[in-house]
Amino acid sequence: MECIAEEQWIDWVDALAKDDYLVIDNFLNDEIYADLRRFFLSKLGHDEFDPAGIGALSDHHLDKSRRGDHVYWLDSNVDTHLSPVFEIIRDLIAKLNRYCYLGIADFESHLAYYPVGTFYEKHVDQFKDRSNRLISMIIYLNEGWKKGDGGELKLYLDDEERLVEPIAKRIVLFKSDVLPHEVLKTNVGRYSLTGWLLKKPAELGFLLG
Ligand SMILES: O=C(O)CCC(=O)C(=O)O
Ligand SMILES: [Fe+2]
Repeated sequence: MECIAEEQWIDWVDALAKDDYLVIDNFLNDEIYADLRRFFLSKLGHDEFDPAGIGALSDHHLDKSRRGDHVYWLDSNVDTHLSPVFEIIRDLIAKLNRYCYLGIADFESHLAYYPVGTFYEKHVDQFKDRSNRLISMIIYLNEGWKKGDGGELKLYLDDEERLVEPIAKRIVLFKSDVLPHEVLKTNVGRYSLTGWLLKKPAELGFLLG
C-alpha cells in the first residue's frame, strides 16, 4: 500500500470513474490486516456489535428479512488501535480527490459481521433524504474464503451482474448513489469493514444503519 506508484492510482481512479466500481486485491498488508482482524474478533467476543438497521433517521428500523448483519461503528478518536487503517483510508481519499476531483470531505465506517445464513438484500447506499455518501468501500477480512462459503457481493452493473468474492485483504469501491448491490446469503461467518466516503463531514452515521 505504502509504495503504490502514482500511475497505478491513476489507472484505478480511471477504472472507478468509467466502470462505477473497482476491486483491488491485497490492499492491506499482512500486519495491518492481522491487527484489524484481531480487533474485530475482540469486539465481537465482547458483544459490542448491534443488529444493523435500514433507512435513515425517522425511517430507521430493523428488518432481518432484508438485512442480517451486525455492526460496530468505528470512531477514529476512540478506536485508536486502528489508526493505521484510518490512515490508509485517508490516503485513499487523498488519491481520489487528487485524481478524480471528488471533493471527499470525510468518511464514516463500521465493522460488519454476517452470521451464518444472513444476507443483505438488493439496495443502493444512498438514503432518500440524505445524499452525503459518494463512494462505498468494503475491505474483506475472510481468511481462507472459498467457493461455496457464499456471502459474495453482487453488483448490478448497467449491462451485467458481477460477483465479488469477499476474500481477505481485498477492497471494493463503488459509487454509492448509482450502483445497486446485495450481499448473497453467507454459509460461514462473514467479516468486513465498510466505509462511506462523504461529501460533507460525518455527523450521524452511527444512527443511520
Ligand atoms: O459487505 C458487503 O459486501 C456490502 C455491504 C453493504 O452493501 C452495506 O453495508 O451497505
Ligand atoms: Fe450497501
